[in-house]
Amino acid sequence: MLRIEGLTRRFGTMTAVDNVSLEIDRGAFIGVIGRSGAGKSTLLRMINRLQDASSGRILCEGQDVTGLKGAALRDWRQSCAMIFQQFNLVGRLDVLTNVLMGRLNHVGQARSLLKLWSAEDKAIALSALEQFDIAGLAAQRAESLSGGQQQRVAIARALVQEPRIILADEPIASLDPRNTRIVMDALQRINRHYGITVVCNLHSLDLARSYCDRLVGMAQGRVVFDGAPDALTDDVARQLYGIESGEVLDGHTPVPMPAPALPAAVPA
Ligand SMILES: Nc1ncnc2c1ncn2[C@@H]1O[C@H](COP(=O)(O)OP(=O)(O)OP(=O)(O)O)[C@@H](O)[C@H]1O
Repeated sequence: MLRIEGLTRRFGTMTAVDNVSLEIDRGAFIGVIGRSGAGKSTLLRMINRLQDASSGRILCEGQDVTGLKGAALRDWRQSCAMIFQQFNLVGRLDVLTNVLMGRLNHVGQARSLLKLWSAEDKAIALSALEQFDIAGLAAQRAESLSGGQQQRVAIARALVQEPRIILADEPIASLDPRNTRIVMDALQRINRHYGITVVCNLHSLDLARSYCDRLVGMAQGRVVFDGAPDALTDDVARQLYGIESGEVLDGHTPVPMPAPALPAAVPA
């Protein structure tokens, strides 16, 4: 589905992502792991085109997305939704409107600025909130929610974009263990129920092993491991994390709960 070829990003003399090549299958749940500064965020931001590559290519089903501009670039960004550590909601707006922002590319800016959301768009947004058990918060200002609730709103917003890929950049970094599990379960549900490909940067190795079906380990901008979670031995993890490995290998992380059955999918 997604083919990354020799992707490199330099900042001055520093190479943040160094000649990365990956093939990402449709429906995969991939964890990108590695110590701080390994290049994980830069890789995700290049896929979404929030950052341009210095060299290399990203191909999605044959289309070169590296050079997209204008409407084609907007379409690409809609089809690969980003989820950020700090949620990136508009705090003074209510939850429902934040989720509706994910429909922007579907309804056009003029209508959205005038808040002329159709009943269908509202139903889609509410249905997405329901799936993450936060429909009751629809009228509340986003800034009044807890971190875990805000991240679920951000995931609902990503879902109503109807993306093919979700790129989650340390989505649980600022959450407590309970909310970590809830948010990771929400991503897992999106992956399993809708078949949306998830690429998720994670610092916690335990979480990555629990939720992902493939791990990509990065160090100094390069891919140094690419395989099934079982194949990542503690020895490899120690090489990957260096002095951080004690913290990463010994840290307690909650075990995921089985995902419950879901209601009907959000209409396309
Ligand atoms: N806009 C930028 N300008 C200059 N250097 C940057 C920029 N963005 C990232 N870097 C550098 O690129 C390297 C990789 O950063 P990146 O944020 O991709 O790593 P990361 O693995 O996501 O780390 P973390 O987990 O701490 O976010 C780091 O050395 C960082 O300082």
